[in-house]
Amino acid sequence: MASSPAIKPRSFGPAPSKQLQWRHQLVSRSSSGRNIRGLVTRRSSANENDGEKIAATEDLEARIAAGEFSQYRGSKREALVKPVRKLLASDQGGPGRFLAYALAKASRQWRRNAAERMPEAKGDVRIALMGEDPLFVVLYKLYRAYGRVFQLSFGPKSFVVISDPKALKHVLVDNADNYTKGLLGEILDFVMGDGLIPADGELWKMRRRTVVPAVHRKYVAAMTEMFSECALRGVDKLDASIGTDLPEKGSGKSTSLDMESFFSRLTLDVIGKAVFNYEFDALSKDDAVIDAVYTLLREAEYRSITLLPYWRIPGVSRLVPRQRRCEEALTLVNGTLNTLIADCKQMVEADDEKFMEEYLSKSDPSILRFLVASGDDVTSKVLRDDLMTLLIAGHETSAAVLTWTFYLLAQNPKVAAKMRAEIDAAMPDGPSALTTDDISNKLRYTTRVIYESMRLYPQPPVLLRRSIEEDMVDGYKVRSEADVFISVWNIHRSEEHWGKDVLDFNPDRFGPLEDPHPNEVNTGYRFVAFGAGKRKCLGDMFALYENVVTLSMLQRAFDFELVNPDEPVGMETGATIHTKGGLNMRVRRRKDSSGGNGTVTSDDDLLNQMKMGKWESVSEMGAKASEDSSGASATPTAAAAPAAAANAN
Ligand code: HEM
Repeated sequence: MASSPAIKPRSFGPAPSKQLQWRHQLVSRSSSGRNIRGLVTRRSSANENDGEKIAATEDLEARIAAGEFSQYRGSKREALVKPVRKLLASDQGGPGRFLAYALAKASRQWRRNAAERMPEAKGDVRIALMGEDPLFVVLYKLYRAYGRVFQLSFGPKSFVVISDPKALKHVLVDNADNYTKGLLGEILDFVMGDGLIPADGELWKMRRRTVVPAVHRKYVAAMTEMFSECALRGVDKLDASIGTDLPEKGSGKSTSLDMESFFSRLTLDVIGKAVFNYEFDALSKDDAVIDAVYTLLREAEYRSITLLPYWRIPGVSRLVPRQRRCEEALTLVNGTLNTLIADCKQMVEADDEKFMEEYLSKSDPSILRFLVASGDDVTSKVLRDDLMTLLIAGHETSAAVLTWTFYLLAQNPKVAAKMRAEIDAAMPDGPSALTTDDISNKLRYTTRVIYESMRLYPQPPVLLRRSIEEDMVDGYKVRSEADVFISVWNIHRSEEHWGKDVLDFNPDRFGPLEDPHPNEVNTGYRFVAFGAGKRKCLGDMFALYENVVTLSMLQRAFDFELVNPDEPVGMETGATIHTKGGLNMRVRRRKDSSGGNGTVTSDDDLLNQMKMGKWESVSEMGAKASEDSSGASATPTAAAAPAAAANAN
């Protein structure tokens, strides 16, 4: 039998840090240990004589507020010419008056030009970019110094970095026609070709019109059944890896494994079925096609962070082993897709089902079947490009969301307990199939957990665009063909937009549970986990339901805790945020199998009881919460973030 690679225990270095450590790490430390233009300041505490020094981020705030990091935004030329102009102006009735007038006019223009020049990040930027921190963390530090729109220059390259909801809306919605995917298209060209994510212009319009109808309401409902099946298979895998040799379930036996790798395989199984009805079965085995898919995913990420695109040099793919492997992987995956398309075409022709608007084949509800049955050109390369795009877009993103959600829950037992109570009530007899109605009605807090996780760890953390013509963004001039980084990470972690507790993991911040879930419009573009405007994610509901179902099933069956809770887990980036060495978690079967009514009493009571050793684990705590609250309101306490509610429109 094939080995089970996803659940092989492995050793892990880094493990997650506490929230405060994150705050400290993100705000106050540069990767290379060097200061980024004063981002790290050292201040002596009262007892400096004792050698105690603390990193004082408050000093930095004060220095930023004082404008220390902003470029001079007036016109230097104007300042130089001003005394001459004054002198000339005193020439009553003479030619000096005319010259003074001309200089005044020119000065106005220089002032205007200077005001439109955006702040520019200079100094140690290059060192910071080459350091250990992933790009989006460097951009966060620079944002704290240079503000919501700035230019990042190194060598001949320069980028505009946007970290502001209004500026984001301008680029993604109001003036979206002026922006292409730019760099992204260049990076992903080798694997996605003209697929929906990198495509632009008329081709994109045509493909979006073709593909969007495939992800209709009935399709998502049918997929939700499949999510349950895949998640149950995941539960079985974990259960088997824990072992059955102990007399009772929950008697303390556990397994430790890399949950990041587990989620990557589980979501590959899901997306294979959803997009082209293909059984990867990645949870149980490794095979050549799976390896090839991973080779391509890693190559896409590698290319997105490699500054010198050497693979564009003709002949390189034959000389560099990495590129040769990539070519071979591409040939294998494309061949597999071509076979799937051809098989699907045959089945559609043999099928006498009539195609209607919300067409759904019972035997094969995949997107491919929909597209072929709706008459899409099966010989076209764009169909294959789109399938590849959907495979990549829908796989890594969901895997990353699940990984970081489990990481955050492990650090926030109060939130985990509240969520557990709700999940237990929705599935009183243990993990069982969930429907879209269950998610909408019974798992609203769990859904908010996913949203809050996507706020803190947006996938991808940065969106890329390139301007076609010159534009004005937030009062600054953006030249034509400028590469623009829109940092969702910065917007989602901005104190200005989310309040002082911005780094806390608090699913209640989005307001009462019966309110609509957050989206770009009702948060004033502060929450843009699925993008915004015409290029917004078309798999948003699919992804949300997939994540809620998987999270609920696994949490219903097991307890998860970090193996090394005191070590930082570290982050790496490509298209999505990865941990540095995996998310190593210890997994135990839950002791309790009975459900509750989905409510909790006081978070603090439960936590105190846990601290006092009354409850051994989050699941016990959640079960207690359910018991205690029978008859109480079914809505967990909603301590909504005032900023969120106030800005909702
Ligand atoms: C939690 C999971 C997911 C997240 C966080 C996510 C996020 C995003 C974001 C932020 C964008 C906009 C990119 C931009 O503006 O540059 C996007 C686009 C896209 N997503 Fe998703 N996505 C997820 C899952 C999925 C799934 C499951 C599918 C397919 C089944 C999918 C298909 C796409 C496609 C095709 C686009 C390009 C749309 C276009 O340009 O017209 N995504 N996604």
